[in-house]
Amino acid sequence: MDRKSAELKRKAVGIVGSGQFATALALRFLRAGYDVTIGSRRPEEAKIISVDGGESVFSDVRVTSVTDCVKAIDVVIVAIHAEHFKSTFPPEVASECAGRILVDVSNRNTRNGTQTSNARLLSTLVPEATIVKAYNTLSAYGVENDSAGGSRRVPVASDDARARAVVMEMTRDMGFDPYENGGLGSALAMEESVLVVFPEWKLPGAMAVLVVLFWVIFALSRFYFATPGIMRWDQLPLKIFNKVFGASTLTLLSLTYLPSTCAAFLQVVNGTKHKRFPGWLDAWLKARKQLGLIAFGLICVHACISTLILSPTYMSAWFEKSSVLIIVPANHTHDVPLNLGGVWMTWIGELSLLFGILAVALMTVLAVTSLPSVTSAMSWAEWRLVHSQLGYFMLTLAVTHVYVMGVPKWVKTGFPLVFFRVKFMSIVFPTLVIVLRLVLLLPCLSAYVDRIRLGWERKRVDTRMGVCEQSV
Ligand SMILES: NC(=O)C1=CN([C@@H]2O[C@H](COP(=O)(O)OP(=O)(O)OC[C@H]3O[C@@H](n4cnc5c(N)ncnc54)[C@H](OP(=O)(O)O)[C@@H]3O)[C@@H](O)[C@H]2O)C=CC1
Ligand SMILES: [Cu+2]
Repeated sequence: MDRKSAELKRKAVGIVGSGQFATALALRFLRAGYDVTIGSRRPEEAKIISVDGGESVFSDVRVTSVTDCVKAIDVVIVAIHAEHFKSTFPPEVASECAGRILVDVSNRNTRNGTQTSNARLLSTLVPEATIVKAYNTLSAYGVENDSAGGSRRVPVASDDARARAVVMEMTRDMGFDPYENGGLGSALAMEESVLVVFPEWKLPGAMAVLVVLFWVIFALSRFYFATPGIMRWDQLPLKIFNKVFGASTLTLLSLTYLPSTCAAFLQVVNGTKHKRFPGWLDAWLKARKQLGLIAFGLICVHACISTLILSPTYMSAWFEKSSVLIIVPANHTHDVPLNLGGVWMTWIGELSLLFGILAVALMTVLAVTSLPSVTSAMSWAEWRLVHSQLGYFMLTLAVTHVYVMGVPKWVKTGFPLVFFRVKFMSIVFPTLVIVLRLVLLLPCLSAYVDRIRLGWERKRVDTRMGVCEQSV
């Protein structure tokens, strides 16, 4: 076979099934210049598509029986549900698949706890074919429309490296971004990956809900039980909940920065970085980005509400007291014009606001730099500088914002009543986190941590479980 005809053969693809996904893939391959052959149970009935995507006849696609399709084409995409594998590939059809590459695109409806992937099931039914798992992470809509949502990255798994390479090239031809995803053993994880949504948000989401719930309960009990009578229920939606948003932000920010400090202390205690962190710390470290982003969302709400209610009525402590003495002459019957003028903010209000605004500005920088496109444009040193040093600086600014407005009141309130104040309680945990970080910065300790991070070990660890690569 000369090179030209080999090339032409390579540009052919078969698709078993004529359903939604098969049609989308056929259209995409047609646009990429492939000869497409569809293998259907009832070729005469199959709805046909043309390369311009119109509702026209099957002019550009050849439709045959499944057997003819696998006989004629080297690479065949199996676009049917796994439940129909058995009826579609009986032994007489399976034997025709010898030496062919079959691409399994199927997904499952539920996580039924099975240990066998659809791809493995197909390989047992068609043992003489090479099975590749791919495209199951795409959607028919996304394949047809470039503007549709969803990642364009496509994992490709197979025990045969050559088959993997062939399918990766076809994927690139379609305009997607394929990547090697190992052997067919990865198929199970690929099938499960589409059944769970936002798995990395589960833990941080649960932590955020608990934190907000805690502050709601604390704020309500403080106003309802500890100092009954001072709260007006009318002010619940903005004034009281704004305290909840502020306090929750501080707690979540502390939870974002604490695990790296914990990890550093653990490395000091262990005297090595070559020991795996316990599972809970590992999960917590991985949740930092999401925790930080949730905190960013809450601080935006807090900033909006604060701007709206910024007035002497709501924030009396932030504004100068103004009093006007009105002397009304006896028998005075007409209106007395009063020019009360504006009320100036006190230095406490101005300074506290300044720290708050600076903290929000820095948090915005941190949130933007956590976007994958921005992160990939940064060096490791730059990322570390922003998310560690700048992050702690931002936490300090946020805490100072509360200290400045709170200290005068706390001094007046005194112990133990100050423990019932939302603002006071909201800075206890963040202050502790900052202090712990400062302890790590002590010259003796930071030099010790640096040595450990360079690979030094207090005593050699014999039973290495593996190296912890987490950035701390
Ligand atoms: N739709 C999507 O967005 C995505 C789908 N997938 C996977 O692609 C595969 C196909 O999905 P989809 O196209 O949506 O499904 P459809 O139901 O639209 O199409 C399935 C096709 O399977 C064929 N088939 C073979 N045997 C049977 C049978 N016994 N009963 C019914 N149909 C049969 C039919 O084609 P014919 O009549 O020509 O034989 C039918 O058109 C599935 O495994 C799915 O998990 C993966 C990613 C995304
Ligand atoms: Cu605030």
